[in-house]
Amino acid sequence: MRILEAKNLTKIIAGKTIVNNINIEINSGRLVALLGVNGAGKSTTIKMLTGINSPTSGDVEIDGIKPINKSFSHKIGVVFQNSILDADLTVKNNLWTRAKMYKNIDKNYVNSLIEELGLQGILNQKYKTLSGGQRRKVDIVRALVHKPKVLFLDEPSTGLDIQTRSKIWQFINNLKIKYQLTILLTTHYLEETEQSDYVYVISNGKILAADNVSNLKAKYAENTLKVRFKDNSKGIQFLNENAIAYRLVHNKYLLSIPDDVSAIRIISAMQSNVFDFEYQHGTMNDVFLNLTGSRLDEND
Ligand SMILES: Nc1ncnc2c1ncn2[C@@H]1O[C@H](COP(=O)(O)OP(=O)(O)OP(=O)(O)O)[C@@H](O)[C@H]1O
Repeated sequence: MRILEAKNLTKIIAGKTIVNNINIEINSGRLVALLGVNGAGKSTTIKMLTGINSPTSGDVEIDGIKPINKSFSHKIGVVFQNSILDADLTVKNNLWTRAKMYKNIDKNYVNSLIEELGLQGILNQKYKTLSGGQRRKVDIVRALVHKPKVLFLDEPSTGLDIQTRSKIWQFINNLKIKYQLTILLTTHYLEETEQSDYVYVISNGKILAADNVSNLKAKYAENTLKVRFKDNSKGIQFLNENAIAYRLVHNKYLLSIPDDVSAIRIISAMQSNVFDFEYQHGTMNDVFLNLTGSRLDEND
């Protein structure tokens, strides 16, 4: 079931087109990543999808409701890049102050979120005394107290160390599964997109591609087989006879291979002449490089 639909969203600020006619469609229960470098337009897109800023043109609907509708805010939870919690309040007070803003809060559900994210031990600690990872978890619980249908996370793991990042990611995945939550997050981390159900690649305010990770890799990244031959002339003869394209990189023959089965077939056929080989699947970095002309891992 379609839970989020954004049509022809454009944002122009001071004559500059920040987001350029993008379309986003998300089915219920999916974890979707908006992938792009800093300045690509991710935050601006999230602000339009959550009704914080209105688009210059285009439409947003979540669960059939538009941002101008009063009940729209009940449908969404948002975690911003910079937390909006009160630094001097305890975790408990921050969470329950937020919860009291809504009618019919399910206290058991809020308590189970607190438990699932392991916040029991820090409930009486002031928000400003928490570590980066703990803060992010509290931000996430705060965004979920009213049982929204869609959770928006703007760069949820930026600035966290790699272990904390992977823990936050684990919580996000658990939330998705346990509450059938739909999650849209922005990121410039490749490992996060690898775990998403669907990825929108954004650059200069435009969506350049949208698909699941395996389809993106199949379309925009090549699997490579690097081979060193015992006898180069024999090797080249084999490649030419079998119409296998190659290029020579640092004494290795680099072949572009459609899939694992073809790699095994080629290596088996050339066996006696293979000195050594290395097979590599295409990565999301290759996808990004192919689509945008720049590498994502250079952006950190
Ligand atoms: N209010 C504004 N006025 C002028 N320019 C803006 C405004 N908001 C955003 N921009 C510009 O629009 C571009 C996209 O910004 P945006 O914050 O959406 O990117 P982003 O992909 O979220 O990157 P980051 O993760 O660094 O925030 C940037 O070049 C930014 O400087």
